Amino acid sequence: MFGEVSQKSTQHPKPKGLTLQYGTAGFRTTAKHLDHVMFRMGLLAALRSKKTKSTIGVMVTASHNPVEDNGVKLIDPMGEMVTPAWEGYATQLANAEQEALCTVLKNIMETDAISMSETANVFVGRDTRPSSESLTKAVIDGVSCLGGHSQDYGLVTTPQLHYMVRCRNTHDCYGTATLQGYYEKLSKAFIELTKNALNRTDDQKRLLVDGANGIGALKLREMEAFLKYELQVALFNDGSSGKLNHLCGADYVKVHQRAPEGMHMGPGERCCSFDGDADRIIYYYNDTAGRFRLLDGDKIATLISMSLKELLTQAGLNIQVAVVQTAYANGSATRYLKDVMKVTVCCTKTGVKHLHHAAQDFDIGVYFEANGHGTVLFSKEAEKQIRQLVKHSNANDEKKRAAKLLASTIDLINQATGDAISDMLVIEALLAIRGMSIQGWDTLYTDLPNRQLRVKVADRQVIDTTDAERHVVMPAGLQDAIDTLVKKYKQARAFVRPSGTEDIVRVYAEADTQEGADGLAYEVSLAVYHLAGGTGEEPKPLK
Ligand SMILES: CC(=O)N[C@H]1[C@@H](OP(=O)(O)O)O[C@H](CO)[C@@H](O)[C@@H]1O
Ligand SMILES: [Mg+2]
Repeated sequence: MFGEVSQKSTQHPKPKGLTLQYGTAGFRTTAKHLDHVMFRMGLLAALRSKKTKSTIGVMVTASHNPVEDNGVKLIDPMGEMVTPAWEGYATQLANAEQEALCTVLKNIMETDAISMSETANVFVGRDTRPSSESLTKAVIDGVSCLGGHSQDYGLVTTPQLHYMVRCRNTHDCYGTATLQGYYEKLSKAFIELTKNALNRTDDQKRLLVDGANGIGALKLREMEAFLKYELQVALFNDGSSGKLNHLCGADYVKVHQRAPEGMHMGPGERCCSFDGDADRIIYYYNDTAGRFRLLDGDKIATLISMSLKELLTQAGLNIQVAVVQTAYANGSATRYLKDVMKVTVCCTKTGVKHLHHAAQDFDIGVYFEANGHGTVLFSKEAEKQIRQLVKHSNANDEKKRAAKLLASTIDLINQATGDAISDMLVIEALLAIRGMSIQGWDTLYTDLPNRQLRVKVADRQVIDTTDAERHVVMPAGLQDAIDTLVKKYKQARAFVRPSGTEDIVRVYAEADTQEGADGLAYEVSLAVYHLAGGTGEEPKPLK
């Protein structure tokens, strides 16, 4: 077996000296440096499968990054991101020089007591990047080297592959592990929900979708027929001519706070953008004065948690709803959730795996990053109570109706991971049932003006943070400097942290006015530059 690994690995050579890290979202870099990484992740996925005696997923994608890049993410048995200890193994394997590869493999097998006599099953999927096809082959090569079986799903969104893995390992209790199964389950739940929205006009059913010229556009097209015109999608940036993620997609819209290119938005029309692998979604519209209005992950979490809470009350169920956010959540959102809606709010480090983990502690955990990546997790007990009430024949009509709506919402949500298609259908259904327009949703609260900046430093690891990344511990003096600056502005908050995906430090600031948020972000950037080893040009004030 090791002989075959040695021999095959020469067909997937590692460029000498190249080191990569399994970051917040797996490996990600220019596609031409990734062939050996893919082969090795095939090996690792086979080991993980033997270890867990379950099917493991490998998704080839670089999400919102440029088309020339690529990347890979490993998926654990319940459809969640791979456990942190194995991220370390992934980094070791990816960086082993050719001659040390088998030793690293043997070490992992010994440390984790992996029996090679176990079978290995790996589900593989890819996005629409031109490099993804050959990189997928390298993954499959790695799996078969260790005697594993691969099932290649071809072109799928990242969350679709997470879903398949979860279905397989729950023996189809969660759903059928096919694209058809995914479309049928979600569309059935969506149609069930929208039946409760009376007299919906075609205008209300209409949604403009920016597919980021990626896989989400392809898969939404496939799904349309299943939705039976209950949703009327006008699809833009469908990949037929534009470049993946170029001037479009959820990341572009959120970062630039601007509509994507190539989308024709009428005033007040409801619009959304997927990112390049369709695991994020952002909503927006132009108001009557022609101003662009963004509804981000915080607003999505607010709509969903508010609706779930109301339905639980109507159903007479005592089930707790909590919202999990990161430090990037807008201060207005956090305040609204805590003070007006009275829901438990908790804050974790950036990165979906942290939010997902924290959300598992609640009966119902709604988690969203401000950038639009998130989902809802239902505890077994919460789901059981809801489904029992649906079956309960004595329940009065209102209670039963609410329980049915909750049950369909559970079916519509992809609990394995954040899923742009599933989240979009949940949002569309909830707005329809509530009879709420996008303007009405937007005015639940008003975002505090905010600004994100990036600072280049020699070594971003000199910054150490605590309290879910809201406070700097090192370098000395930086937190004091931030505290002093924050005091100069009204309703202000600011924090800095090293990015987990790029070689930069991120600065976030919010204040009562845009000028204030811009000024504070700039001043904090300067403090980072001077106290944390800034390189290149000194940050300049924003115009
Ligand atoms: C501020 C921000 O949006 N950060 C993003 C970004 O992480 P950084 O660690 O900030 O680079 O990429 C992550 C992976 O996609 C995503 O989970 C996260 O929300
Ligand atoms: Mg993504």
